[in-house]
Amino acid sequence: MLEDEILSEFRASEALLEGHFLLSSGRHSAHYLQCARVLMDPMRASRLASALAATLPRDLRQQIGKVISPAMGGVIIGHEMGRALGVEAMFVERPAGTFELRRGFSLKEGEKVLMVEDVVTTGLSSREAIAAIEAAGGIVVAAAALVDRSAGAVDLGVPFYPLVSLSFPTYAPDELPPALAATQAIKPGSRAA
Ligand SMILES: O=P(O)(O)OC[C@H]1O[C@H](OP(=O)(O)OP(=O)(O)O)[C@H](O)[C@@H]1O
Ligand SMILES: O=C(O)c1cc(=O)[nH]c(=O)[nH]1
Ligand SMILES: [Mg+2]
Repeated sequence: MLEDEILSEFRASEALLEGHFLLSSGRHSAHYLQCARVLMDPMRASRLASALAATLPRDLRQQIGKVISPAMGGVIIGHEMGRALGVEAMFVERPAGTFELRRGFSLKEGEKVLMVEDVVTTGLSSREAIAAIEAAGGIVVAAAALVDRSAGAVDLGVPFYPLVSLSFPTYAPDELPPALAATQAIKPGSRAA
């Protein structure tokens, strides 16, 4: 799938929002990609997952035993990636603040895992999810995401395959540009403040 085709899928789902957003990392942005809107059409979700799976090198695809994604945002794209790769998909969640496998999900010691996110901004959630998977006995062989908002700047400690890379500026709370400082931020994600 070409980058233009991918971006038109995002535009068609009205997922590119402008305003003042408080991101999961605590940083602020005038842009937000609402991946839940992109993924609300099951056929679109399936098309994008197939395109993302196709970006992985063949020898990597063959190693992957499980897909694991961080809830909430990663759940739908993780499930679709499981379908595209022909493996089971599970998720980690953070009811007590730290990601963990629950719901009867488990890994065999040394099982090879692809960690799948919807969007990566600072990489904090991805690194936390990778740590939880490793604590459960898995080996994270690579990470994949629909969108890398860092435009290639982020280091997840494993090879990272985003479907699309975008550069949307983010700001620390004490360095907001005047247009953002004048408005109240909304916090769309589910990480506790
Ligand atoms: O790379 P980062 O700086 O960590 O930001 C990206 C993360 O933020 C969002 O999740 P969020 O914590 O908002 O919760 P959600 O998945 O429940 O929406 C998104 O789904 C990623 O997990
Ligand atoms: O960094 C985030 O929290 C974030 C950014 C974004 O564009 N979309 C999203 O779902 N989360
Ligand atoms: Mg998330």
